[in-house]
Amino acid sequence: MTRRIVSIGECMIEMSGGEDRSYRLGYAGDTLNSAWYLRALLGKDWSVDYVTALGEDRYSDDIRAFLKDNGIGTGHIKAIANRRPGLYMIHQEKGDRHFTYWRDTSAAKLLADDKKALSDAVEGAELVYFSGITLAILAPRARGRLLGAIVKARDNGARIAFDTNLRPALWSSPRVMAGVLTAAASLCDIVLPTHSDEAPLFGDKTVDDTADRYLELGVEEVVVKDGSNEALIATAHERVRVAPPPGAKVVDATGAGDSFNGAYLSARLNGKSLREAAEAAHRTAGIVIGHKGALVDPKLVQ
Ligand SMILES: O=C(O)C(=O)C[C@H](O)[C@H](O)COP(=O)(O)O
Repeated sequence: MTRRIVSIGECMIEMSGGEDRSYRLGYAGDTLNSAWYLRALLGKDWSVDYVTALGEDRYSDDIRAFLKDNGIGTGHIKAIANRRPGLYMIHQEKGDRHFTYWRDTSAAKLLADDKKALSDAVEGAELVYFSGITLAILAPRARGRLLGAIVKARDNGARIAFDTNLRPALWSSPRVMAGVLTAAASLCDIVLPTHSDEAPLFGDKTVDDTADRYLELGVEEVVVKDGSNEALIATAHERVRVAPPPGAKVVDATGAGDSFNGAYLSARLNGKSLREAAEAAHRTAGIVIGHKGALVDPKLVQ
């Protein structure tokens, strides 16, 4: 029987490159990026579905075709007339990637407007994945509907994985961001935060502080990413620290965290240990940052 993963969020048009003002068009978004690497790394006994909302324009059609061509399920993607996908541009500065967004009126903001459609979308999933960006783009009532569907999926046996993925620009205030993300994390089994993003908001001094904050909420497995430093994987019984392999060449760090998550979760679903999963995750992220844009050819990471 096919085992099912559902990832929920926003896929945007991505413009990467930008040298000489020429750009490469791609499609990406944190939850799609993780779904992409889950799809690349898991066998055919798994189905990976992406849940979002798109428009009826040529780029929305192309995104659907792109996902289908790459084995990602599109059956639960809502089509919304008169809305289009959001867009973001990547630029490099001080060794890191920065994003500029045009997404205020994107179709994906309406992805949680239909309660029944949401609960149908997550039905039978073994793993449901979403992020702080998924929550950030939704209106407060839609956020409530999404979290309601997540709780129901969990009650029905799904494991829930969540990357807090802080994007202050998408939230009305740091206080709201901190409150919503903490509440959402408390509903999850696996939380995958990034220490350097969390530290200024929550006052974490170390990766252990970040892990402890989520463990205290009742999260079973906390995967703290820390850029080129060791990642910390923490449970109530175990703490594992795993450094990335040396010598990675950074062309564009976009998608490092998302690909880490996808590879980590696929390894865990395949029964690997915390350490093995983190090693696989670093390996995948190390390949992704050697390329422009968030998504690399699946063959490169297999
Ligand atoms: O910012 C957003 O809303 C996006 O979804 C755009 C990007 O594709 C991911 O954010 C990349 O994520 P990193 O793995 O943190 O580099």
